[in-house]
Amino acid sequence: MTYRAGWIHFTNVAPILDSLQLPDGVTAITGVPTEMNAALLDGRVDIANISVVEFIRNADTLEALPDFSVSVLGPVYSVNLFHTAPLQALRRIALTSQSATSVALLEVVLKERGLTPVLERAEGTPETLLATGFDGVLRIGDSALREWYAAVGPLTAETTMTALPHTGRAGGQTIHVTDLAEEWFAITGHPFVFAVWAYRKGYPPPPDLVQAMREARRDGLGHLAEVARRHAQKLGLPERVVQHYLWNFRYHLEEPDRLGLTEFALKAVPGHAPLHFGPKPGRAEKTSLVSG
Ligand SMILES: C=C(O[C@@H]1C=C(C(=O)O)C=C[C@H]1O)C(=O)O
Repeated sequence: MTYRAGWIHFTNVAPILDSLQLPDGVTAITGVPTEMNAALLDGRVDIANISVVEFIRNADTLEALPDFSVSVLGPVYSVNLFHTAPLQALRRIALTSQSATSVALLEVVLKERGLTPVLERAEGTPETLLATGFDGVLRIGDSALREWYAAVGPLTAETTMTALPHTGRAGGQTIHVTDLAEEWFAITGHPFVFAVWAYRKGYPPPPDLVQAMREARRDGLGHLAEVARRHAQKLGLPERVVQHYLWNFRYHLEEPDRLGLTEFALKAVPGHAPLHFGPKPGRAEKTSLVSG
C-alpha cells in the first residue's frame, strides 16, 4: 500500500527535502502550511510537516516524529508582522491564509503585550494591504523573507543579519518589521517550534522513509552553502542572506525546542490533550550533523 506524504516546501525545509529520496511505495505532494494541515487532518496524506499549533489542537489523534522540527532560537526572518504604526498603536491586522502557527503566535504575542487590534484574513502584499485600511500585515515563508529583506536590506560587507534594522521603507512609506520568533524569545527565552512532522496515531511512516529523511537532513546540513546558493538564486536574494537564514534553523526537536513547544502549547491551546511523539531513534539509526 502507498504511504502518502505532504510537504510544506518553503525554503526553510530545503536542507531536509532537497536531497530526500523517497523510498518505493511513498508518494509526496506539496503545498502551503494550511493546505498540508488540512490534507493530514482529512486523510489525504499520511504524514506532513504541519503547523505546530494544529498538532497541538489535534493532540488526541496525531503523533509526531521525535527528532524533526522547524525551530529557531531568536529571530526567524520569515514570520513577520509588517506595520506602519508602532506595535502598541495597531488597530487592524491582515492575516495570511497560509499560516496557522504564526497566527496563533501573533495572538499570544499581542495578549502578552496587552494589545487588542482587530485580526482579519486578507490576501495581498504588505504594500497593497497597508494602503487599504490595514496598519499591520502578517506574512510567512519565502515571500515574507523577500519582503523583509526588500524593506530593511541591503546587507553590506560590514553588517550581519542580526544587525539589520527593524525599520525600512516600502511603497514610499516607513515600515516597521516585528519578527514574531524574536518576540517569542524576548517573552520566554525559549526556541520557537513552527512545524513538526506529524501523522495519525497508529499509522507511523515506514522506517525506510524516516531513515531517508534523516540521511537527507544530514546531507543538506553538511552541504548548506550549496543549498543556500541554489535557493538564493531562486529567491533572488544574496547568498549570505539565505545561508544565514538556513543556518539559523534547528531541525532536530531537541530538549530546548520541546521546552518552547510546551510553553507555546500552554499559552496557545489551554487544556490541550497530552502531546505524543514516536519512539526516539535507536543508537544505530542516529545520524550525526555533519556528513561523512
Ligand atoms: C518559519 C516558518 O514556518 C512555517 C510556518 C507555519 C505556520 O505559520 O503555520 C507552518 C510551518 C512552518 O514551516 C515560515 O514559514 O517562515
